[in-house]
Amino acid sequence: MLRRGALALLVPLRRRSAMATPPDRRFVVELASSELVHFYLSNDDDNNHRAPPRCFLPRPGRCYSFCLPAAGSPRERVRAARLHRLLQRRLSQEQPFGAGSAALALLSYSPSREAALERGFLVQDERRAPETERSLEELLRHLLPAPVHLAVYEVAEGGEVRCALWRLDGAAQDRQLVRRARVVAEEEPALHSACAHLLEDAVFRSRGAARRVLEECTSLIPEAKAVLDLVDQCPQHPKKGDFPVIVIEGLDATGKTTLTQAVKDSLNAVLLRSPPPSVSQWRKIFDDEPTLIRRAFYALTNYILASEIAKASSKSPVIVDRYWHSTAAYAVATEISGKVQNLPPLHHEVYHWPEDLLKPDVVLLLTVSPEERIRRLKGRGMEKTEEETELEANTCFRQKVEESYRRMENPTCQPVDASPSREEVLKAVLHLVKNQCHLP
Ligand SMILES: Nc1ncnc2c1ncn2[C@@H]1O[C@H](COP(=O)(O)OP(=O)(O)O)[C@@H](O)[C@H]1O
Ligand SMILES: Nc1ccn([C@H]2C[C@H](O)[C@@H](COP(=O)(O)OP(=O)(O)O)O2)c(=O)n1
Repeated sequence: MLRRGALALLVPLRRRSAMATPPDRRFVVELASSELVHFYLSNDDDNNHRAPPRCFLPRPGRCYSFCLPAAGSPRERVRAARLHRLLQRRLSQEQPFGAGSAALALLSYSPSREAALERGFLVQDERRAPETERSLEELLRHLLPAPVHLAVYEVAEGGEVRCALWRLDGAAQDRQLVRRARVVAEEEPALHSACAHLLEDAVFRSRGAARRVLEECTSLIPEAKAVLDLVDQCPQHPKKGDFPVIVIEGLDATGKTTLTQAVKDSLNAVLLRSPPPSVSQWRKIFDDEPTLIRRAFYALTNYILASEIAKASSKSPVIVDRYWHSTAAYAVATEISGKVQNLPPLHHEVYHWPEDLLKPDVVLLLTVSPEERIRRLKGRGMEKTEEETELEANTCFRQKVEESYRRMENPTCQPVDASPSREEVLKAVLHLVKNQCHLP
């Protein structure tokens, strides 16, 4: 594995084995079941008795892993994120490695946080086919800057997992064995390894932070310039008017569109939605981009919406379909792999409202049971049959979005049971709004 990670392992390791301290780089891979497997590479002379990780290796197959170089500046991060997405597509959609192969997300991190987080992939090859290794090498030599480190894993006799780390240099066929190691299980860190990087990569807590990312995209995505132009026309600190601003949040199909329309009619309010129509034409383009760029886009659309909220709330109540909490909750839920337990803890900064964004008066979170939500999705024409694993992954994702919403602070998202009839949900919401806001 893994470029800088591998070097970090290698050089200090020779010294370390004498001192018997563990190597610093750790790896975590997300299995199709959403479970995370943590492991590291241990030298044979490291006198530890750790077991191999719960197996990510298909037997009698082989696995391969590699990481992209860590990125620092916004420019490097934009380029690395696009390269990662390109690799992801080549590895999963185009299926260059045929049946029996799968590409899983891999993170390489340092428990002491001394080294940067690196993102990569672990390719499982059930068939142990020589062409898998050849195609993978070719792909990496073609797309990644040399030298690339490729780790090859196999189960040895006695159930040990062994890894050979290869260094691929620029020229085709040129590869050198860097080291052989035992692969051993690592305990799960208290905090998911991606948590420390959420504020740089996914949850932008100021207009400037999101802006810097889109600025680096203008030569790659012309629409980024158009979004920036719109943001720049908005005042830096728009002021809310005297009328209440009510935001409705919730997962897809919880009834936001239905409810916001009804509240609008009942309160004679202005209905706004996020992203606003002025940018929604570009949504498809940004949805197709990697997290870093996609989340920066959504973050900025909230600032455009804020200036519309400011204007409208000086004349009438405003009801808003999704706002900042959606941006943050979806970003956290997509970045934190595995189960809901892996989310950043309560009061983590990702759950705080950005200081420079206009705050609403009330935020309500519509919740329905998973069964009712599926019923509503089907009513809207969702496919009836889904792969079991997809459903499971969806369940995890849904739980993470909803739990992130529930952890939001200042303003919090107040849950509202949206399972009853449309009329009853509207009545409950109007009751809450009337209790909490001054309605002229
Ligand atoms: N309280 C409710 N009871 C039953 N069905 C509802 C209720 N609210 C919404 N629906 C239906 O559920 C589906 C999803 O609602 P929608 O308002 O489009 O959700 P969202 O905007 O959150 O995606 C629609 O078919 C809608 O008619
Ligand atoms: N303010 C917003 C609004 C939406 N998003 C993102 C979050 C999700 O990826 C999608 C959800 O949008 P979707 O079209 O499913 O919304 P609806 O439930 O149909 O109203 O948009 C966001 O990040 N920030």
